[in-house]
Amino acid sequence: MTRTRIKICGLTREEDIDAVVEAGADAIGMVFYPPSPRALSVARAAELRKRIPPFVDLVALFVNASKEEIDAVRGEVGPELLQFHGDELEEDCARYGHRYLRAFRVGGPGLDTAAGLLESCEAYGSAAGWLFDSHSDGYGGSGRTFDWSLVSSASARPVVLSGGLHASNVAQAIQAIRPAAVDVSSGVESARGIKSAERIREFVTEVRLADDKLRQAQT
Ligand SMILES: O=C(O)c1ccccc1N[C@@H]1O[C@H](COP(=O)(O)O)[C@@H](O)[C@H]1O
Repeated sequence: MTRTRIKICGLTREEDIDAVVEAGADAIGMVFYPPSPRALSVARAAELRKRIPPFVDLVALFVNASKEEIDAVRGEVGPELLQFHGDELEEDCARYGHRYLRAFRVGGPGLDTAAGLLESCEAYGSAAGWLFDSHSDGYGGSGRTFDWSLVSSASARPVVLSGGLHASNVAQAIQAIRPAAVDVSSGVESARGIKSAERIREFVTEVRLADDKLRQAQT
């Protein structure tokens, strides 16, 4: 098995980027959804981007954003991946020719059974990965988990597990789903939009320990 990749999402400060890089996570998420307490302007994101070293990916998260907004982020911030977390159709996601993650809000309409979820996922065959978050009143970043049994790791696209993960449940989630990657925001914060270096370190440590356990079980 390869190791579980880690994305830490919703960064707003230089020191939080440093903490993520120091902890050894693989990707940093920036939110371009104005109602979110973690939302960034394009100019601020471009400033923060300079702090991210090579080989740590930047993921730009959108919720029903316009082509102009997405093009501005692509041009001025330069993310490696786009993340579509709203009601975007496959053609809305694929039109940029840019690698992207498609988020599914599990438990929402049509996404509350394994069969319904699979059918929705299959409409996004062009995605680099399928990301599973919990359904909530907002579009995401709620800190809530969902019924993991609805997700299968034997998916046609790499599975990114998110929604209410934190240091105390991520090992169990990895054991249950064996996702390609995990994604966390609320679970490593001390306040909305403010990350905790200690919680980030604990989260990354728990992912590494879970991977070690799976590896040992295979030998
Ligand atoms: O982080 C946000 O504010 C956000 C806003 C709108 C859509 C998605 C958002 N974040 C994503 O939500 C999931 C789960 O986050 P959490 O760990 O439960 O807080 C994650 O993929 C974030 O990228």
